[in-house]
Amino acid sequence: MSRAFLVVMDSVGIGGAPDADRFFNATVPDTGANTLLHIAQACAAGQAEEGRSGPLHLPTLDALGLGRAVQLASGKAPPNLTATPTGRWAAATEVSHGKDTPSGHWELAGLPVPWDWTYLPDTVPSFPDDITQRICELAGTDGILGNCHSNGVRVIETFGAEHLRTGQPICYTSADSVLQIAAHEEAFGLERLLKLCQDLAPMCHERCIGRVIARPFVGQDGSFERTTNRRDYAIAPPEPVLTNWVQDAGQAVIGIGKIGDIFSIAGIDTVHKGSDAQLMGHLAHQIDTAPDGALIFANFVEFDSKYGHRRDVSGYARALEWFDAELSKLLRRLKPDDLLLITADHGNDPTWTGTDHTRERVPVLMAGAGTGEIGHVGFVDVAASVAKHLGVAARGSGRSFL
Ligand SMILES: O=P(O)(O)O[C@H]1O[C@H](CO)[C@@H](O)[C@H]1O
Ligand SMILES: [Mn+2]
Ligand SMILES: [Mn+2]
Repeated sequence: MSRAFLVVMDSVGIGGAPDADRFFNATVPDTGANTLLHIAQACAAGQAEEGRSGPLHLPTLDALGLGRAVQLASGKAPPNLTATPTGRWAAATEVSHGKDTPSGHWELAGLPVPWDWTYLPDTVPSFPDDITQRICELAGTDGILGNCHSNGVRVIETFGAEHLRTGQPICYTSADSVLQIAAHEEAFGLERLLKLCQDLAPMCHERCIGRVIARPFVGQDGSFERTTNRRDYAIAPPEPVLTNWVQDAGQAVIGIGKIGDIFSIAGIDTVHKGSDAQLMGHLAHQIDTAPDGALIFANFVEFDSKYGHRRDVSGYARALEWFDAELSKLLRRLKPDDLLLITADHGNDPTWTGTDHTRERVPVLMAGAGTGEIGHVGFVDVAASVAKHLGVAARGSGRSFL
């Protein structure tokens, strides 16, 4: 028996999606978006110098095949990622009609999303009246603030003071199929915000709005800050996925980060949460202690939430370099039969226009699976491969590349 560590670097895309022209940031198509390539190019050009400097330094990921995966996905060579890999790598293409986190994760777990998500219009108000009324009922307020498309930092800067004055929750959406509610952890109350989002979720899910997301924040006007107590209330996958396959076989399934939320806890025994730095500690602990046959499924969200959406190239490069250094320590702790598979769920090119995700292929980088290029695969093939490694029967259309 052996263990599988499936690690999603949220939004670390590698370009080349064949359907990128059908996805947009505002009115600009995602054609040519390439998160990793463009960060590497900005670093090489000396344009990503805040808190770091010089060419992008990712020796561990590159040794697993990252530079080659970018070339395979997009036909472009990323500067300074030129290693001859000792790991095994592929480039994965998504088919679901969404470039969001649940679509990417469900498909990686073997289930392409079988419906079209509902997106809320970029108008003010953005929400249908009955949803707004339901939020008011649940929150016990006369109204809501926002009711628009926004990014989450701007929305609390704009409405935070009014929120403190009126007690009304700040409600907003984005190009994703989400309804997000921001509220002050102390003034409004964290538990109250979580309950509001949880109780609102069924109404949204019925309409194929994928997630209601609680976005708690703290601080004063001018210095509001979001906390790590974010919670996503997502539609449950409509069919069993990798986590269920493994759990049904009697093997342990451990989630790290927002994996529990993304799968609405389906097939997951326990979840460990926190900042990405804390998640790295949880992952290291699982490498040391997880039982034979376990699936450890981790999501590192800060590439996306802190840097991709904020179009912060230096910050994204710093996060990648931090992750790479930590990864080198993890690799030394793996046991001989372990599989570590690193991938991503979509792109979020910080050099691109807008503030939304970008449609891209993603890397598949493996330690414990030999050496060499696999070629192009589908997201669903990741689930089939992890299942095969764990000796569990895969369902659905994926084919193992191991
Ligand atoms: O701008 P913030 O609040 O970070 O929102 C981002 O996070 C949401 C969920 O991942 C996305 O839909 C995007 O809008
Ligand atoms: Mn994501
Ligand atoms: Mn995101």
